[in-house]
Amino acid sequence: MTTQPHPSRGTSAAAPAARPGSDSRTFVHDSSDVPDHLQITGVHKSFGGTEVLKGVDLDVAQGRTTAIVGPSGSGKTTLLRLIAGFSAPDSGRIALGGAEVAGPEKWLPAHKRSVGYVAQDGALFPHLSVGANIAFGLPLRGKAASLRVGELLEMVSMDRAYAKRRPHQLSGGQQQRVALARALARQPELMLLDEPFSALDAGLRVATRKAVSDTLDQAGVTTILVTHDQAEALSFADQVAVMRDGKLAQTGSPFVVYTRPADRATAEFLGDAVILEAWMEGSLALCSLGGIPVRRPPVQGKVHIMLRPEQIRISSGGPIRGTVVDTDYFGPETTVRIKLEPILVDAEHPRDPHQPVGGETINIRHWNAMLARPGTQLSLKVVGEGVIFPWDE
Ligand SMILES: Nc1ncnc2c1ncn2[C@@H]1O[C@H](COP(=O)(O)OP(=O)(O)OP(=O)(O)O)[C@@H](O)[C@H]1O
Repeated sequence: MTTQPHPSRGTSAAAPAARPGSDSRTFVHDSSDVPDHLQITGVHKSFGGTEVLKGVDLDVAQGRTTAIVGPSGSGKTTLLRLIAGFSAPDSGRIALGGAEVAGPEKWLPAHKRSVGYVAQDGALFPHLSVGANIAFGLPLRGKAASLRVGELLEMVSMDRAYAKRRPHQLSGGQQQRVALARALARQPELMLLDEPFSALDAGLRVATRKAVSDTLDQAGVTTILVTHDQAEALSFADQVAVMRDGKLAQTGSPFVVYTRPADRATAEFLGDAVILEAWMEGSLALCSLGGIPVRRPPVQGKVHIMLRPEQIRISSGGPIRGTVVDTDYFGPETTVRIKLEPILVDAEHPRDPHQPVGGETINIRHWNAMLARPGTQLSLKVVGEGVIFPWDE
């Protein structure tokens, strides 16, 4: 069994059709018309009696990008290594392009799968030039190899002249791009990226991510990115799979997992969330922010409602009142902490004793720090729908 991660030596494969326009990454995306490239069914994996993967199911469509995101230790890298073929699942199945590569009676090691792997640190060979790193494992030699190396460098937005340098003469972002070029050299059908941007500083990280994303887009390679950075997952992928405690808590488009998280932990992991006590009646949730519409509420009565901070706007004449407690200034935006007024009691309709009283303090964001000095009375309005979670979740 292969134990060290290294790029696949799989045979060349015809590049799949280019993926649709990049706006598909931002908005709700329907992959039902695209065949699955990777299918993972009921995968379990334990180390020394500790179950790390507890039954993972995941389908990845041909030519699309999936981000597996989750807290440290949730099992993301373990899953990626099973897909790569660096280790075998205890049970369950993994199929690539419809052919089983891991199952009860079958297991193909990494070098027999058409899979590229880019590790966190790029893992370039330090004693080889950039060109030799990229050409490593290429079936080409001499001029043909250097031409191909040049093409691959250009593919990752680097000048051909970099081929002569050693890895230590490159920036972290350039090293990651070379690692990607090396992985792309074998024309893998599936590219696995294990936190490849995490060692880069903020500016370089965004630029490198964009370059890598564009390169993979153009090559039409099915891609899986492992990250613990939820913003990276939401911006990079067509599909986000949220891993928690060895299971996928939710899988969907970035828009769906962010705006309609399946549970409270997923909501809080994927971004800032305003979570309030609420009383669900029909399709309206009554809370300190008024009556918030909820689509297809699964329960009635006492619940928690979740809104994203950007859904709550400061608006003169808005129906909700609150008082600024304090603020945190971040430059382009300010976090404003606001104490809401308690829920108004309708004198004619006595309230249910379980109904919440409201009056919580929430955090919202605003661009104008001057507007929100402590003690200022504000009017607020809510846009869009809320998501509810059972009271005891
Ligand atoms: N080879 C191994 N032997 C024993 N335990 C392991 C092995 N590989 C992973 N684990 C354990 O499995 C759990 C999940 O690890 P994994 O690296 O998959 O998590 P992760 O979600 O990728 O975390 P991180 O974001 O910190 O990289 C951890 O508790 C880890 O210690």
